[in-house]
Amino acid sequence: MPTITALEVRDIRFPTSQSLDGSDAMNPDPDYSAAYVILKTDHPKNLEGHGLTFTIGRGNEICAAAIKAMSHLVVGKSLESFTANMGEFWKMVTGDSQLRWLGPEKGVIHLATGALVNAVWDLYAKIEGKPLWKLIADMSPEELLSCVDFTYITDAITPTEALEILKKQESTKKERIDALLSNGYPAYTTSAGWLGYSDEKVRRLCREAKEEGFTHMKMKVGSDLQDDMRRAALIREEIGNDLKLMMDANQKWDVQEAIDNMAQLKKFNPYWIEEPTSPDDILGHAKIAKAVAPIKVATGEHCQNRVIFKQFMQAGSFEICQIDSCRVGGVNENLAILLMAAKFNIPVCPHAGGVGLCEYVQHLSMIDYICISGSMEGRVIEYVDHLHEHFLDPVVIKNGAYMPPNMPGYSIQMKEQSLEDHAFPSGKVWNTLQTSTI
Ligand SMILES: C[C@H](O)[C@@H](O)[C@@H](O)[C@H](O)C(=O)O
Ligand SMILES: [Mg+2]
Repeated sequence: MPTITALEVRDIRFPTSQSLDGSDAMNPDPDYSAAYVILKTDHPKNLEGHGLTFTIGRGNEICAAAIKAMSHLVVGKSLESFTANMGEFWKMVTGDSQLRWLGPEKGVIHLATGALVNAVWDLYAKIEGKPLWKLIADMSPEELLSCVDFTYITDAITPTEALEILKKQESTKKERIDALLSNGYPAYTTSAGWLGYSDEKVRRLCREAKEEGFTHMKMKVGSDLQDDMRRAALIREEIGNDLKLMMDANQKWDVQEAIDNMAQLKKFNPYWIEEPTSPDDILGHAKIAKAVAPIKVATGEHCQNRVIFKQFMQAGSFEICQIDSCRVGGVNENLAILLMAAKFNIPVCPHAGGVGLCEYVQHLSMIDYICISGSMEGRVIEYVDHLHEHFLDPVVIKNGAYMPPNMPGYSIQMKEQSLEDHAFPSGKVWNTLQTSTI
């Protein structure tokens, strides 16, 4: 196995605020961005590990600097010293005696951890010649268990309980891999529902999504209640009553406001309300969940680590767990969250509204299905139809389902030309934009 010889960081930004792709009530003008890391190696084929963490523009340079500050944790070390015990590797990365003060395990430093940890997994999967989902699916229950750091979660799940969950799925893994290869993993689309889109565009995208076979769709709420009601009515007009409609408030409301607004919006039969309030308000979410039932509460894209996820589960604060591939510390921490969700019997529907997030999270849901929960019931992966053309191994959606990737790695490597053109602020795309606005 190779040694990591250098770590390169790029600040990559896409001017999506121009078309309002990705816009919501809290984030009206996102520029989908990536703090992007490349791990160079001495491998004879020059194999590299790629990883990114997602931001929405300004501040991406801070994430990039945080990744750079972690260089000493991986540069000069052999990949084998990590893969021998991935749980220990993760503990080492999050446990740096000085960097830890910046978190611990939250905020910018944890976003950086997500990028770095995922880059190591990407390299590992490339060396093994497998897509990440298959690398992990091929692990024995004991091997998978050893990737997880159980620090702070043993009051919710012990390693022995986790091993039992994994062993229960072991003998039937092959059946589920075959099912995935034939039918894929169901997706829902958010692309039709961005807040900044015109009514005509929303109507057209709703029709297209229905034709493409999607059975679930998500719209943004949380701006102005009357406007939310108007848009919900027009979306229902287009998609009918059979399709499931999810709503996402992106943290806009106070607790009582969320309860009151959902009492109005319930006439459009929403399947879930996502991020109704602050992502840190575990008890507030529990109160909302009780009040809005049977509408489900979903959250997770801004949950900072496994400890917060644990408390959401313990307090009955959500019915849908939305893991994010790089908000928490990458693959290892997501395995911990998936195991807890399986124990608490909570379906995981990953967050993917960003650049590269669809490419990433498909692997995590597939691992969940094959090795952990063993079920797709009540589970859908988010899909947004933006920026896939920049990736070497872009997602493939067929009949509203993600088809399992087959290229070695974590599907997150961007094309060299895309990295060059979208480098901020010197890349061609940003130069052209600046010239055109002067
Ligand atoms: C700013 C972003 O596009 C968010 O709106 C997006 O991640 C969203 O919350 C989602 O659930 O996809
Ligand atoms: Mg959301």
